Amino acid sequence: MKILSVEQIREADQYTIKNLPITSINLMERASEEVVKWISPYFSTDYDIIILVGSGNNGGDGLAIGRLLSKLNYKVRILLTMGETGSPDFEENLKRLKLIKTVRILNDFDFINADKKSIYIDAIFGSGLSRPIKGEIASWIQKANEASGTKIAIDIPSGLFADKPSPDETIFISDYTLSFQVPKLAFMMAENQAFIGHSEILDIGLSKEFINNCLSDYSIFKITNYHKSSLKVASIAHKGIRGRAAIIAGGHARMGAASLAAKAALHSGIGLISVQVCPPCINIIQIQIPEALILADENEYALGSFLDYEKQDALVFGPAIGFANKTIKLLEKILSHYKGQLILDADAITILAEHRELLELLPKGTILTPHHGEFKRLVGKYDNNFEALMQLKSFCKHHKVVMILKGQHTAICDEKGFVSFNTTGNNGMAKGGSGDLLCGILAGIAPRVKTPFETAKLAVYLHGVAGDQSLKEFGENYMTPSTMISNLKEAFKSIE
Ligand SMILES: NC(=O)C1=CN([C@@H]2O[C@H](COP(=O)(O)OP(=O)(O)OC[C@H]3O[C@@H](n4cnc5c(N)ncnc54)[C@H](OP(=O)(O)O)[C@@H]3O)[C@@H](O)[C@H]2O)[C@@H](O)CC1
Ligand SMILES: [K+]
Repeated sequence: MKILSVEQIREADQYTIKNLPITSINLMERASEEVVKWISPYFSTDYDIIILVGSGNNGGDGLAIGRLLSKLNYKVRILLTMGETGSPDFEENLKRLKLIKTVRILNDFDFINADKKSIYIDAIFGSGLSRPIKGEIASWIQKANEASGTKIAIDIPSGLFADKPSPDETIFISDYTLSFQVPKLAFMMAENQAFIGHSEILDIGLSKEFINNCLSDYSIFKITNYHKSSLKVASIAHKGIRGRAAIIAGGHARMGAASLAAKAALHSGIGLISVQVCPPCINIIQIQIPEALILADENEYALGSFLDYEKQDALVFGPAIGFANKTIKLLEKILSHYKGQLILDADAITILAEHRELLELLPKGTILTPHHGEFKRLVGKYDNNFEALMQLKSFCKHHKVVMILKGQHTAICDEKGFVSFNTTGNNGMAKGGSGDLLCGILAGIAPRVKTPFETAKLAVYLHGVAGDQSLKEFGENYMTPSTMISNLKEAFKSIE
């Protein structure tokens, strides 16, 4: 699903009105009907509805929503935060609303004494927000934020800019955001989640043709037939068809990362998994993962031997591998000579950040999987996720790599700067070992999916589905990366 800018949404609006048989006021009516269709099954008419309206088209939506809810017998009050003069569609809807005598139109509202079973609907500002909110409107929003009751924002919470960082000032805090047609970039930013709550995208019938033709660097990942079919293999499969991968991770007393990654690769369908191991740790891997082949390193404590990786379709390098000189040299050799799908995680990223000459050796299409801390080591500080996004795009374009920037909505960027956001997963996944699992899934599917960007998007998606299933089955506290490995079963089944 594409994410469009405010400018593109405005153009889609204009195109729709010009080319489809619908007027601007009827488009507003349709949007408001969709909102009411969403609200009415969830909330009975016992709820009091208080709608805060501005004077633009977001306010116009608020007025139409009020009229439609009152027709369904909800008790509706409208608070005009910016008076009675506004956009043409706002004024038309105010006229229509005034014909309904049961709706009270107010210029003031006592939030403190309001019924607790209230729903506050924020229709003050939508995509037309042009500056931080100040003065009386800000104080209405603050009072609504402090009031008890359910909060619903129309299109976007007032005070939040749709496609740029929002100032640390007044923003409506929603439980639900009901947004029109396409998600906004602001919805993908971790710092905005507390204001957005749960978001729903309502189809209001803007021209699909126009939206399909819009160019956007941003989208939300959805499984396609391509992903499903890429994981299928010929009916008489031998292990070579599913591919081979090797895990180069851990070291003496740090074999957990290698073990988790190898298990995840096995449960993601790899044909043959190998693990590079220091001699004292060979038994650990052999006992834990009987399916794994051992690539014996010559070194006792830190991995450092450059072995024959020619047959490996994918190599994971980095989790818990440490920073010994021989390990850094091994990474350098792998960057210079390995031709398959390289996946770099954790310590490998820190090594790259500290030995920047190695960045120039990164093979095209390498997949890097940093969390924000590791990413900052690579690109320097940033203050918000919009800045992180710009850094991400420029890093991937410059080095021609695919990066998975892990976070609440993990961002996956390709070599050209296209960013796909993932929406599966949950807080319970933020535990040590979760990243090792992702590396294993990447290695497990890379030989079949073939392109690094599609591999990265699909692996992150599956990792999140396994996490969501673990949350359901075990709860946020009990779930671990190991339970998530068992839940890969449901993740893969869900896309069969
Ligand atoms: N896209 C679609 O297809 C559809 C869109 N629809 C709806 O339209 C909404 C967009 O409407 P919109 O463009 O009228 O903008 P909106 O946010 O209502 O307000 C703009 C007004 O507020 C003012 N203003 C701004 N910031 C301010 C501030 N801090 N403090 C004070 N004033 C401020 C601003 O003034 P100005 O910046 O011009 O000085 C202007 O007067 C969209 O979110 C959706 O809900 C639906 O109806 C269906 C179809
Ligand atoms: K709003």
